[in-house]
Amino acid sequence: MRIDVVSLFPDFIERCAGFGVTGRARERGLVSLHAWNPRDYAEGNYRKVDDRTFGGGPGMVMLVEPLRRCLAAMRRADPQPAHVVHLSPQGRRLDQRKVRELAARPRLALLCGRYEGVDERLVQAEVDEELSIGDYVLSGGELAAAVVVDAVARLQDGALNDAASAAQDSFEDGLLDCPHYSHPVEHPYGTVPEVLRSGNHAAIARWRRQQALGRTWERRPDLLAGRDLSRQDAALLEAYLRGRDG
Ligand SMILES: Nc1nonc1C(=O)NC1CCNCC1
Repeated sequence: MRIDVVSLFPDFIERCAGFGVTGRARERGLVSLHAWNPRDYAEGNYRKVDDRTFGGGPGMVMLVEPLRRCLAAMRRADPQPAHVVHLSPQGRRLDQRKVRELAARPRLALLCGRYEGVDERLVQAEVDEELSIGDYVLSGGELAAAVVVDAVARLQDGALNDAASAAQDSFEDGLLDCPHYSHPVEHPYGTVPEVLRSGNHAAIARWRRQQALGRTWERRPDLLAGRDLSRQDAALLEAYLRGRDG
């Protein structure tokens, strides 16, 4: 998978994507990352990439022409068409379903805005979709792009040492993850649940599913809204809630 990132701070993503699973995915050739700086395509001595917004008001807007030239150079660099994503609070909220969809694409181009944002004409002419990582305002789209790079890189075949791990991640089946424990069994903070030490894999799977259902019900009921639980899941959740409420 190729990922191009258009950003006024190209080394930002380069650094963020150099650690852990994402760094390993790049070392293994599963993901290639290419940064493009619109300032390299701006004119004049000051290589101007932003200007005041028409209609008045605070803040600056990223100019359409340096971005157009930058995206044209990015497209010329590889014959594989790029799916262009603009990271913006005006975008659809990123979720694991969307991450899986993006991870299946051969090439992504992530457009990172700064200032008040990008000239709308560039968005309309060049952007395939806008995505938001949450309802808050960042200083730039780079952190959002780094989130996308991390989330899609770890889904590339071979990125995780244990391929099954991605399948058990939070949200992989629309639920929150179950709790996890390791050594020591006994600790002043508590004891590892006995079922996890039982060696009974069916019981362990049942317990983990029940914990995922219960935690989702308690913390993110929106993920269960409108979802038809199987008879088994409904029974597990009911038992979880009974046990919680005594
Ligand atoms: N939330 C966000 N999810 O994606 N991008 C987000 C964001 O806040 N972008 C900034 C918005 C203000 N202009 C600079 C970029």
